[in-house]
Amino acid sequence: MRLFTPEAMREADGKAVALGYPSLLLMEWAGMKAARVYLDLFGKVPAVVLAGKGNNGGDGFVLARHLLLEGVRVRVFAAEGQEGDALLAKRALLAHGLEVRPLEEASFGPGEVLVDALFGTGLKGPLSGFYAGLVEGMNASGLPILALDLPSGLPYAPHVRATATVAFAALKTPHLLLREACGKLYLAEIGLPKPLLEREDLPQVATPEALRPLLPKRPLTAHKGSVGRVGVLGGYRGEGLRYAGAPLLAALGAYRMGAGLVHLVAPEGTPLEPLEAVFHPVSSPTLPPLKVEALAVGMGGGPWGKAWALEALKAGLPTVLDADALHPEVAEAYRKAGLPAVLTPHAGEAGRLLGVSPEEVGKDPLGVAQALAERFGLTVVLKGNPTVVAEGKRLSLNPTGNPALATGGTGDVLAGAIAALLAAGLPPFEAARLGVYLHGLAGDLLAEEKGVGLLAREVAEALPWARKLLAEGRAPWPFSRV
Ligand SMILES: NC(=O)C1=CN([C@@H]2O[C@H](COP(=O)(O)OP(=O)(O)OC[C@H]3O[C@@H](n4cnc5c(N)ncnc54)[C@H](OP(=O)(O)O)[C@@H]3O)[C@@H](O)[C@H]2O)[C@@H](O)CC1
Ligand SMILES: Nc1ncnc2c1ncn2[C@@H]1O[C@H](COP(=O)(O)OP(=O)(O)O)[C@@H](O)[C@H]1O
Ligand SMILES: [K+]
Repeated sequence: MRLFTPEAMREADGKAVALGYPSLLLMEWAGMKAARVYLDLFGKVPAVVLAGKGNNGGDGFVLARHLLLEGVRVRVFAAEGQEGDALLAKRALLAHGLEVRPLEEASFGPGEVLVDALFGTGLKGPLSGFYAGLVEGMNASGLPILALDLPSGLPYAPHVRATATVAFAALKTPHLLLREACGKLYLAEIGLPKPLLEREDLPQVATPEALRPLLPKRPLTAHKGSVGRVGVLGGYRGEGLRYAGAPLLAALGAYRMGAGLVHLVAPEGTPLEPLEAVFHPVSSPTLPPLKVEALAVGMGGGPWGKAWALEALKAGLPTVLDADALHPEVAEAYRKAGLPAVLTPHAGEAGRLLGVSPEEVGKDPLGVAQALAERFGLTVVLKGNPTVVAEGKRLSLNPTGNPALATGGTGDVLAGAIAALLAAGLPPFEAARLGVYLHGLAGDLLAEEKGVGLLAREVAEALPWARKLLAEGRAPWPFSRV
């Protein structure tokens, strides 16, 4: 599945029309599907539809007509000046005898639901004046808001903070990058011819359907030496063992993702955990001979981080570089060596690699992930919400994961999990996408059961559960399709 920009969406729309597909049909389906979502969420609670003068407003008129037909009390306030399909949709609504009042007279109160049909993909620049005030009033009302296509005002401020959003035809960039404003996300199929949605040049959204075939097979004759062995190199023996747990969590992540054997190379004195690992205590960051197919390096490495990574380079194996191994010199050395490496920075580490602030990274995660991938010629996992995976020109956004994962050590678990998939033979981009997806899904399954307060080790322990659901075709979609 591809992630559309508003421009790409308009192009698809235009191509459908050029093929002879009536655009009014798209609008009719959009409004009708949104009305269905409204009825599912709010039943017969009275609706106040706020419609702009463009096609987003047109969708609002269609929704109003369908709600009316279902016996819902509807009040409609609309901007002046509709043309084309939006005007036809307004006339169809008026034919049902409903009054459409000027937007300036908009009023709403307790016991009503707001439908935001003000602006969609046609918004140019931030809202100001009357519209900024209207959007702020809608948010301040505390009433539930159903946004059509996009919460109005996105990607700028102010914008509507929706209870739920129905995206039409495809997900657009703000749906994933500014997800908080969207509330519960629905994706409505509106009849756009399928080939128009297949755009290889756009970023991918990682879906269960696309990831399931990547799951490494486990034949009956499998043994612990045949399904992928991982070496974990991390920790630091300086002023005590401050992050001694980090490499242990990576080892746990690797085992829980299905590694056959995990070798743990860590400073002397590191606790012997998990019991299942093969231990190699060292007095300095060195690489003992290991029979493994992939490495995870840098977790808890502190000042040893760089040395760990440069030692690991000697093995010539697919490698996950995490945490304290993430330095420009290290990434450059891996690029030169032509090794398949996966960098797993969070915003702070990505900023360090590129020489920009974490705030800059947060403003453009897609651009930063791509810039890192191009600069170092490696695979990049830029962690956050959403996590972005980049390699060359390829970009993939991960839809799983939630704020309950914002707790120490979950990134270490992820590094080990990706290394296990590399060791099982997946190429770096695929290992990264699948690892990130399952790690996020594990967090989602746990958050649904327990809420906030997860431990990183529990996320590791939920990886087999996530993997099983995906393998059986039962992984839930992170948003509903209508
Ligand atoms: N994709 C699809 O397949 C389908 C898409 N559909 C729907 O169409 C929607 C896109 O419709 P759209 O192109 O008419 O634009 P829309 O979002 O209604 O807004 C345009 C209006 O906003 C105005 N305006 C702009 N910026 C402004 C600002 N800062 N402050 C104030 N005003 C501003 C602008 O005014 P202008 O600049 O032209 O004077 C214009 O009047 C899309 O999101 C989806 O809901 C469906 O119907 C089915 C098929
Ligand atoms: N708000 C959030 N939404 C989704 N995922 C999150 C969120 N916060 C953190 N995560 C995930 O949790 C992990 C945290 O990694 P990281 O910051 O490296 O932690 P640590 O260094 O403690 O292991 C990443 O996989 C990240 O994507
Ligand atoms: K809208």
